[in-house]
Amino acid sequence: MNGDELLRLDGVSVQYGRGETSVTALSGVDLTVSRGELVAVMGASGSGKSTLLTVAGGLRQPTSGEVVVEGHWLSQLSPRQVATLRRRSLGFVFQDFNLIPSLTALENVSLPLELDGFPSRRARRPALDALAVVELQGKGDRYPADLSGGQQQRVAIARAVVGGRSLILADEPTGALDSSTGEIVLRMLRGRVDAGAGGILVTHDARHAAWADRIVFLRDGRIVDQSEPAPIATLFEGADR
Ligand SMILES: Nc1ncnc2c1ncn2[C@@H]1O[C@H](COP(=O)(O)OP(=O)(O)OP(=O)(O)O)[C@@H](O)[C@H]1O
Repeated sequence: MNGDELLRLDGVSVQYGRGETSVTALSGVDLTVSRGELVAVMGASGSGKSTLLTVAGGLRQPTSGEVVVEGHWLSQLSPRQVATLRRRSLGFVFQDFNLIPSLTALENVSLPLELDGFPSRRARRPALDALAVVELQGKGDRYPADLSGGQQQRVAIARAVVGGRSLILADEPTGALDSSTGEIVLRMLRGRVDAGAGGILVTHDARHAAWADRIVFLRDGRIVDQSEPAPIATLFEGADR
């Protein structure tokens, strides 16, 4: 493993169910994500994108193959150790933000640290720092309902990276946002990756994938192509025609 590698999938296959009704959602997927790298995953509905994220995040064990997160082989850890690694190393960002409505923005961002045993007064400083990074300083006492969709997603990004967690797994993070708000959220995600995190960005939108260093295309659970994105300017020129 190289020292900058955050995630490696080696020959990962996932099958749902057994027998005649079983579905092969992923088949022999190899993928690495290093520090400073954002990898976009594209593919038609049902091609296995969400399954790839759940396996990468240790939420589901592959049927075969290995998942290695920051040098830890998940197959060799107990469920409890996987849960600890997930809390300390991984952050998830979902299409529908998944913030807890009864907690303020600051409390939402603090939560992963508190779940990891930090007393709330010690979680406060890193949570404030994480909110500042997504340019939401001063909004920590707002509840999700008092924030715009884009602001809520920025809170979710702060929650994903709070306390130095380094691998961001984002499933259609711009799916519920208008395009200019979506671009702001992606700029923030890109900024976190440039600051030393790594990330997977599942998206249907080629313009959003252009924020990534690499685009991986899934079809029927297999990686069928990898490319570098076209420069963002080219995509916008195309859209104007
Ligand atoms: N819990 C499950 N049980 C059975 N089959 C499943 C389950 N989850 C997903 N699948 C199947 O696995 C395949 C891959 O699904 P997955 O949700 O990973 O694709 P996706 O590319 O994320 O799709 P979408 O873009 O619609 O979210 C599909 O055929 C889907 O029907």
